[in-house]
Amino acid sequence: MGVTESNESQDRVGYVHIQDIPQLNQEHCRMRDPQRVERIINEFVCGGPERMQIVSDFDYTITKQRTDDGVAVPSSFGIFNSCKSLPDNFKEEIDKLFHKYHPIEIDPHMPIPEKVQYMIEWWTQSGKLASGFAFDLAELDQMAGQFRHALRDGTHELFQALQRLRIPVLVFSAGLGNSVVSLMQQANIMHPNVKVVSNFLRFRDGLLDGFQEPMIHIFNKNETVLEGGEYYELVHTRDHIIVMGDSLGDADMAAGVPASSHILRIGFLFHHVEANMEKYMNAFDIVLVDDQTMSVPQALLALIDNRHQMRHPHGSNGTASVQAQPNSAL
Ligand SMILES: C[n+]1cn([C@@H]2O[C@H](COP(=O)(O)OP(=O)(O)O)[C@@H](O)[C@H]2O)c2nc(N)[nH]c(=O)c21
Ligand SMILES: [Mg+2]
Repeated sequence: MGVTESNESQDRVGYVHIQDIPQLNQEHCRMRDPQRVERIINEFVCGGPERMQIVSDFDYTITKQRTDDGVAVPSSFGIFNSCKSLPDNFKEEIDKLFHKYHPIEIDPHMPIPEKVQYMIEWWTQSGKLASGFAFDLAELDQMAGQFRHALRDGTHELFQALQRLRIPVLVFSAGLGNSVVSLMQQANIMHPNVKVVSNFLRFRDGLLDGFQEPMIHIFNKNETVLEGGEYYELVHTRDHIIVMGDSLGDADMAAGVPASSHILRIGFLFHHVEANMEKYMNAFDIVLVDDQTMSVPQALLALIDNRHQMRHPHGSNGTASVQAQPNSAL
C-alpha cells in the first residue's frame, strides 16, 4: 500500500492508490493532476459497473496510431475513399475539399463558431459528392476488413470485459459510420452494448444519396446530439464516464452529461508530442504518449471488476440490462 495519508477517506480499506496501479506509473503516462485521477478512480471503483459508461472516438483511438509493421491505417473516410468503384472524379473532388477545409479545421486562430459553419459546409459537400451513383457496401467491407487487425492491443479483451459487465460503449465518430461498424464487426468487437454514432451512407432508389441525418461533425461530436434519444435514455443515469480520444476535441465528447458526473478523460498523443503536450495535459486527465494499447482503460476496468466480484462473488452482477442496438435511431 501507499504512504500514510492524513485524509480519512484515503485511509479506508480498499482505497486505491495511484502508485499501486503499474499502468499509471509508466514513463509515457502523464497526468496533470494525479490526485484528481486517484479520486475519480475511487469513485468508479465504489460506484461499480452499473454507473459506468464509455465514450470513445474511433479513428486512431480504437485503431492504432502506429502499427508494428508500419502500415498506415486509413481513417474511416479514407477507407471509403479508397474504394475502386467510386467515380473517377470523386477522389479528386473529395481531396480538393480536404485541402480547402482541413486547414480551417486545424487553424489555431479562427473562433469555433466560425469554424462550425465551414465544417457544416465541408460535411454537406462531401455528402453531395457521395450521391447519384451505385455503390456496393460489400466493397467497403472488403476494404475495412484489411484493417481489422489494426486495433490497439487489448481492444478485444477490453470490449469483452465491457460486454460482460454490461457497460454501454458509445463510439463517436465524425467520420463514416459504415466503415467504423464494418471494421468493428470484422474485428468481433461490435457487441450488443456497443453503439456507433456517426455519419452513415444513405441510399435512394438504389443509388448513393449522401449521409443520413443528423450530421455528426467534429464540433457536435458530444452527448448533446443524443439528447432525447433512445441511447441517451439508456445512459443518462450512468454518471461515471471514461472518455477516450486522440484529438484534442475528443476530450469534450461527454459535454451534455449532468454536471455532477465524474469524467475521466484519456488522451492518446502521438503527433508532435512536444508541441502538443501542454494542450493535451490541459484537456485530458491522463495523457498516453505513443501507447498503442488499451492497457490503461483495461487496468481501470479490472479495478472496477475486482471490487464488483468481491461484492457479488456468485456472479449476480446486479446490473441493469443495457442492450444498446447498434445503429438504432438516436
Ligand atoms: C467531411 N470530412 C471530414 N474529414 C475528416 O474526418 C475527421 C473525422 O473526425 P473524427 O471523428 O474526430 O475522427 P478522427 O478520429 O479522425 O479525428 C475530421 O477530423 C476531418 O478532418 C474528412 N476526411 C476525408 N478524407 N474526407 C472527407 O470528406 C472528410
Ligand atoms: Mg481520432
